[in-house]
Amino acid sequence: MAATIAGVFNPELQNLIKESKVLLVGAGGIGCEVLKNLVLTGFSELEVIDLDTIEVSNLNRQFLFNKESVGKAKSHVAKTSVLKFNPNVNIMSHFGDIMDTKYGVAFFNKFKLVINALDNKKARSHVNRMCLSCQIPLIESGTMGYNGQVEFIKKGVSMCYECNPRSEPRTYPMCTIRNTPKEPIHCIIWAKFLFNQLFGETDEDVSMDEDGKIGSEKLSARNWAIQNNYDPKKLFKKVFFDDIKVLLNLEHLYAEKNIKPVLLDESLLDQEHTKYSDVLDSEMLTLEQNISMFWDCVTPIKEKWERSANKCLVWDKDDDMMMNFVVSCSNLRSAIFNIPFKTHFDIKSMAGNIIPAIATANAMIAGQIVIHALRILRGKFEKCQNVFLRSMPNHKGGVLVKDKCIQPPNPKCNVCSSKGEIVFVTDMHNFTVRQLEELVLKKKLNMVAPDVTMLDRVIISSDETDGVDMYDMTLSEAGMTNGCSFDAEDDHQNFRVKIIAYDKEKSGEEDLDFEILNNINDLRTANEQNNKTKPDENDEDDDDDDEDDCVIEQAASPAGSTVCDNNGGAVNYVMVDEEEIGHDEVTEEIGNEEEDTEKISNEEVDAEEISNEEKLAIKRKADEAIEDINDAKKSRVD
Ligand SMILES: Nc1ncnc2c1ncn2[C@@H]1O[C@H](COP(=O)(O)OP(=O)(O)OP(=O)(O)O)[C@@H](O)[C@H]1O
Ligand SMILES: [Zn+2]
Repeated sequence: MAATIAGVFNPELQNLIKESKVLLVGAGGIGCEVLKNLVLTGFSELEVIDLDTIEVSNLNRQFLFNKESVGKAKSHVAKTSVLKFNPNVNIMSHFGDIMDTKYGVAFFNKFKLVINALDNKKARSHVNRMCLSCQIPLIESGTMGYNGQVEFIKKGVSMCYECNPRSEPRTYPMCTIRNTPKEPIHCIIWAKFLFNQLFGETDEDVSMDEDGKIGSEKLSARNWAIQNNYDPKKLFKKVFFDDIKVLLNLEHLYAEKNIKPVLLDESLLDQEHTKYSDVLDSEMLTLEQNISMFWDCVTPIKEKWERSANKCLVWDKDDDMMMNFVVSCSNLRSAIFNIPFKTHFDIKSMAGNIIPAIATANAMIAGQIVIHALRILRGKFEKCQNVFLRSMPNHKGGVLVKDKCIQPPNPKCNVCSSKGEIVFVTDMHNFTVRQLEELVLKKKLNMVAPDVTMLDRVIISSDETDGVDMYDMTLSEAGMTNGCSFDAEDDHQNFRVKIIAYDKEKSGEEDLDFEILNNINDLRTANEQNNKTKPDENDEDDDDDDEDDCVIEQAASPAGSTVCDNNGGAVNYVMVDEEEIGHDEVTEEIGNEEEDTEKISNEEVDAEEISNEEKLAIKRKADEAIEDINDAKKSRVD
């Protein structure tokens, strides 16, 4: 362990590494790498928490787990694996949800540092609030394909996780993809998964056996297809009839859900070939046309697969047959689960946005996390600038860039500034107290157990024994009037905010419509601007404001959907759209010469001096660096 070897770190840091208690939240892709790095660095007082168990699809990049670990708690197995590197480390593993009230202030206060290796905004926001409340430094991280970032968060020193609005990430749990799809995207992800099972790198079959377990002795889908010579009609029967019958036997899956597969009509197994070549990509195929498309594409893909090196195809949206496979399979699955079909055009754009999760990106981000951790232990907060991992090398050939300086807290932030006041605009005669709790306080403001009081009157209570039940009332029935203010707080998160509510007429079809603003002037300004803009003066800037463009879709990986990445690493699918760009600070590339692993033992090294004659060149480089960071931030992961 590095910290036990004299001379690697100075003695003071050596001790800090050994003695500082660190909490790692999440033992998935990044978390496993971080835990391994922490232990190898010499950290000896660790706690790790994860709420999940290990899936087969995690094994390609979560190297602390193996086949025998499937079904076991991630945190416990991660602990057992790293103890093999160093049995003298004190690790406590928790199999639980970090948002659970048992992990309150007393729990967080034990730690010198918290590291987030999570995959969802809600848990990230929650840990952000806990760390702000306990004044504990937090390292926040994320990856998306080849991109990623590490952010340093400390109350009063840096931006917090919620200083800038983040787009809503959507996650797709594995069981949804496998058993209970509700949206076309679930079926599209599943179709890509099926492609990989049949033709991709994986020979792992993770579909369920009759007991609803991952079958190890069962014939894999790949082997089944080989034995049946990839006969399109037999494959069609197996995937869209026989497998669905197996699913239907698993009553418990559908007992409480308003969703159940319905078997297609058996007569479709023998239908005549239905012509689809004249259907435009923007037009919808019929069920029969989708079936014919499936039958037609399997054999050409199989022939390509046979010719391929190592018998491994990588799905490519620009390959017509591969695209037809995903179009037909996703629509056929949609038919079974009563989900609307999508056109070839739509499916291409959705499937093309599913990008792989890459082990090497996780490893690089985990390395940066530990370097930040060392800086934090030394109190060198000013050196913990946000770091971005780019998908393309920049002009210097580097893929890691960092902000020039720490981003200061946003004084308007509801979470970390003292302001703590927001404006909430809705149709108070229709919006209910339940919607206030679910959509505004929990979903939008990320509270876990909110309480609402207005003039000492309790409207919402997190304590059921209080007997407050106004959920079905509209806000106006609950006594709220235009311009009234009320307090919303979450004791557990030590987070409170004053909400000033304004009434507005129902604006459209959508009766759940509401807005959250920093102050009422924002609404006035927006309204004035809207009024000024004539419809036909719709300039490009207006289009850029469309929030939907900024949504990041992060998919739970379709089980076992492995393909090869360029680095030879195994990857899983994640879906990404464009992300909004944050601030525009000049950034620096992180090169070996700039990294401070050496500086850590040699203590301070001043920033580079810039000579006069270099100024012009530096300005040019700064411009290039701005471009770099803007590129990197475009792919920032929430
Ligand atoms: N509220 C939470 N409390 C504790 N752990 C959480 C919480 N929310 C998410 N996690 C954990 O954070 C980890 C994030 O890791 P990662 O992004 O690699 O996801 P994954 O589920 O392992 O992989 P994938 O989603 O790609 O299959 C997961 O192991 C997940 O269980
Ligand atoms: Zn903030």
